[in-house]
Amino acid sequence: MESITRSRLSSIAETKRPGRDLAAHVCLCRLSGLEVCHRASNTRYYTLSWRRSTNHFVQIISCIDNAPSLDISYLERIMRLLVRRTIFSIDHPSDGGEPLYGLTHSSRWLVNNSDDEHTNLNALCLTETHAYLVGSGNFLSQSVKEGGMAFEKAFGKRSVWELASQDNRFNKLFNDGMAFTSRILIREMVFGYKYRFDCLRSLVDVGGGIGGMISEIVKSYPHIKGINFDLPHVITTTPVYEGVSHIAGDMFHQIPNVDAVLLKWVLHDWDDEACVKILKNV
Ligand SMILES: C[S@@+](CC[C@H](N)C(=O)[O-])C[C@H]1O[C@@H](n2cnc3c(N)ncnc32)[C@H](O)[C@@H]1O
Repeated sequence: MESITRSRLSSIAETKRPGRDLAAHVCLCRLSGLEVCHRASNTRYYTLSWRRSTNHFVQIISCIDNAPSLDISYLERIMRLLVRRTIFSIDHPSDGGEPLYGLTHSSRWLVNNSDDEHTNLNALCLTETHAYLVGSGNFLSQSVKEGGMAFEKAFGKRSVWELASQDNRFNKLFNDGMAFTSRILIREMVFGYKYRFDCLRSLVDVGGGIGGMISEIVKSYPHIKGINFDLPHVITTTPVYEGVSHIAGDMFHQIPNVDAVLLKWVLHDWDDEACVKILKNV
């Protein structure tokens, strides 16, 4: 993946914006069960079937579960949509062979970066459209008519964090989605916010997930003692990062006492009353 400049950051934001591109990204990810993305880093072209099998091609069909029973005409229709939405480019060989599909600016963000496989947007796309995140929409009218939270009606739990604590697969997808995206953004922020980090000796990332963000800050500013603070089910899955300690806890009860507190993509999840409670603990 190319190095990231400011203008590319706005393209990232563009890619993340819900809408037609996101829908098509998700289509690609779900279609391939992520395998296309995983296998694609060094590949220039994709084909639908097995006819042109060489190292330079990824056969999309071979990445899909139950491929033998798959109706390729439906796959072609999906690819037509993805080409139209500029998720793939298409090249029709002059020998009349089957079309070759290539990655575009948008789909490259879904592919593992060979330099750093933990910077891409595919886990985020799958998270944002996971049934747990969109499912409560079907219960909005019931919620208005009867009162009560649509989320609770849909899943019998009060928050997505409760669901994550009981579903390891979703927990990993969600945490990866946050961390891989944060890592892309924080590299720019570390650069732009330079002199502010210089004067800190310790910093806690509250609701920091698996620590993707604080680890990048500490990497650039090794004099900072970094703490990644999150719920127990998240902290049990965290990788080891040099200079970062992981602490499990509940921000509504207590937050570690350090020079500065980072809250990124956290307060938007809560109403005003809850935010006041969190900020009182800072
Ligand atoms: C939207 S994610 C943001 C993750 C991370 N800050 C980032 O930007 O990549 C919100 C995070 O808040 C954490 N969280 C939710 N409730 C919490 C609580 N009561 N105490 C600590 N962390 C909590 C979640 O587990 C999750 O990791």
